[in-house]
Amino acid sequence: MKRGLFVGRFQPPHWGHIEVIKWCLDRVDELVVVVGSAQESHTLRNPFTAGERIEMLRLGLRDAGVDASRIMIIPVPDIAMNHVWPRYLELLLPRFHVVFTRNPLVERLFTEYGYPVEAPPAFSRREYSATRIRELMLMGDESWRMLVPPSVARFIDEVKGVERLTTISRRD
Ligand SMILES: Nc1ncnc2c1ncn2[C@@H]1O[C@H](COP(=O)(O)OP(=O)(O)OP(=O)(O)O)[C@@H](O)[C@H]1O
Ligand SMILES: NC(=O)c1ccc[n+]([C@@H]2O[C@H](COP(=O)(O)O)[C@@H](O)[C@H]2O)c1
Repeated sequence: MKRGLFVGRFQPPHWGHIEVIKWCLDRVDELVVVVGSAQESHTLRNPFTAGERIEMLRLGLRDAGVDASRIMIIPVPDIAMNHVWPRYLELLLPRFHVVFTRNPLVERLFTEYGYPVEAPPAFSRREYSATRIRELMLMGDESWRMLVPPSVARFIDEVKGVERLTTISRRD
C-alpha cells in the first residue's frame, strides 16, 4: 500500500488543487493532504481557518467526484525550525512514501531528509492560484467563483469570506 503526501495552505482550495489531488491519486493508493499553517486565519494571505479549509477541500473533492475514502485531510500548524519539519510531520501523520509538491522549500526539505519527491504538473497555474483568487475577491471581481468548485463558492458565501477579506484589508 503506497501513501503519498500533499501539503498546501488552501486559502482557498481551487480547481488547480483538485486537479493535483486527482493526479496524485493516480500514483498512490492513499493521499494525506496536509492543511498547512493551521494556526493562521483572518489575515490577507491566510483568511480562512484550518477547519474552514478542511470543509472546503471536502466539498470541492465531492463536487469533483473524488473518492474521499482514499484521502486523509490533516491540519498542521507551522513550526519555527524548517530543518526538523519533515520529522515533525512524521510524528503527526500516517506513514507516507512519496511527497508531491511544487513548493521549492517543501521539495528541498523532504529531499534533504531522504524522501522521494515528485512535482505535479501546473494546471492553468496563472488562473488557478489562491493569491489570484484573493486578489479578485478584494477587487470585487466575481470571476473568482469560476476558479473554485461550486460548493466552495457557496461555502465562502456562507461564512462571508469576501466580507472578511475586505474588512481585514482596511486601515484604521
Ligand atoms: N494550478 C495549480 N497547478 C499545479 N499545482 C498547483 C496549482 N495551484 C497550487 N498548486 C500547488 O499546490 C500546493 C499548495 O498550494 P497553495 O495552497 O499554496 O496554493 P496556491 O494557489 O499556490 O496559493 P497561494 O497563492 O495562496 O500561495 C503547492 O505545491 C502549489 O505549487
Ligand atoms: N517549518 C514549517 O513549519 C514549514 C516548513 C515548510 C513548509 N511549511 C508549510 O507547508 C505549507 C506549504 O504550502 P504552500 O505551498 O501553500 O505554501 C505552508 O503551510 C507552509 O507554512 C511549514
